[in-house]
Amino acid sequence: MLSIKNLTAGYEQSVVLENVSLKVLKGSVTAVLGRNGVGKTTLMKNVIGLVKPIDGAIEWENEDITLLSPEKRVQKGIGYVPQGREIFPTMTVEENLLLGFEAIPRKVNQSKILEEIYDLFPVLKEMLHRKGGDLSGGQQQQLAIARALVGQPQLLLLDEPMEGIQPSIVQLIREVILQIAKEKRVGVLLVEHNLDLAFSCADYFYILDRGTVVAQGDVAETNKHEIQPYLTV
Ligand SMILES: Nc1ncnc2c1ncn2[C@@H]1O[C@H](COP(=O)(O)OP(=O)(O)OP(=O)(O)O)[C@@H](O)[C@H]1O
Repeated sequence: MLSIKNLTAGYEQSVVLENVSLKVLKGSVTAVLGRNGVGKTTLMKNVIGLVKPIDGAIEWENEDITLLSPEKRVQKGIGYVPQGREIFPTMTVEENLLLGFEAIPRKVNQSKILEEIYDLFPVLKEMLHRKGGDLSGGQQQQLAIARALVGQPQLLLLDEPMEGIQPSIVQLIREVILQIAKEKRVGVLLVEHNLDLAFSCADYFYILDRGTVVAQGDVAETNKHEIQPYLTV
């Protein structure tokens, strides 16, 4: 389980998150919602270690990881897909995927893992030798998620993975998220500003506003209309 405890975080002089507490259970999808600029990406960067907290703690599997480097966190089973699909554009699809294995300190059956990835994202198998930068936006997003999955994460951080993508690929990514959570028992922390999309795959949600958690609950027990005002600009 991921447990964020009373996290206060930000940049230089600006505090973006204040006293945020949040949990992500294995086998479930937890969505973080909020208007533009409320600090969703900052939260993700704190979990993966790209930004260090001002106060509070981040625990993963009962271990305090607050001060660990991003590399160490990845080795401990945390995968991160940043906003904007940061794949390597001049490397091929295959080379991008193989980089994902560097996250795993132990020896693994690479071809078995890759076959599983191709089952999830068949288009990547067809495009193995194409340069990442020559893929469409939706294909690049699939590659970014696939590369994180190659590292066999137990916790997957997805920052707006469905942003600016055509509906059929959105549907595919949604199904992959559900599959890895429900079948592989991975914990998924999903940043998503679209309430309908978030609720179509999440079990639990948190809404951030002005740096704090203003609402949270079980998706199955929540009326979307009641929380929409927190998200309307
Ligand atoms: N590297 C940085 N240095 C200084 N301020 C930053 C930095 N990155 C983000 N911020 C500021 O922190 C605040 C929160 O940004 P963040 O990207 O976490 O929000 P967000 O909720 O993910 O937004 P969006 O929905 O638009 O992606 C914003 O005011 C932003 O300008």
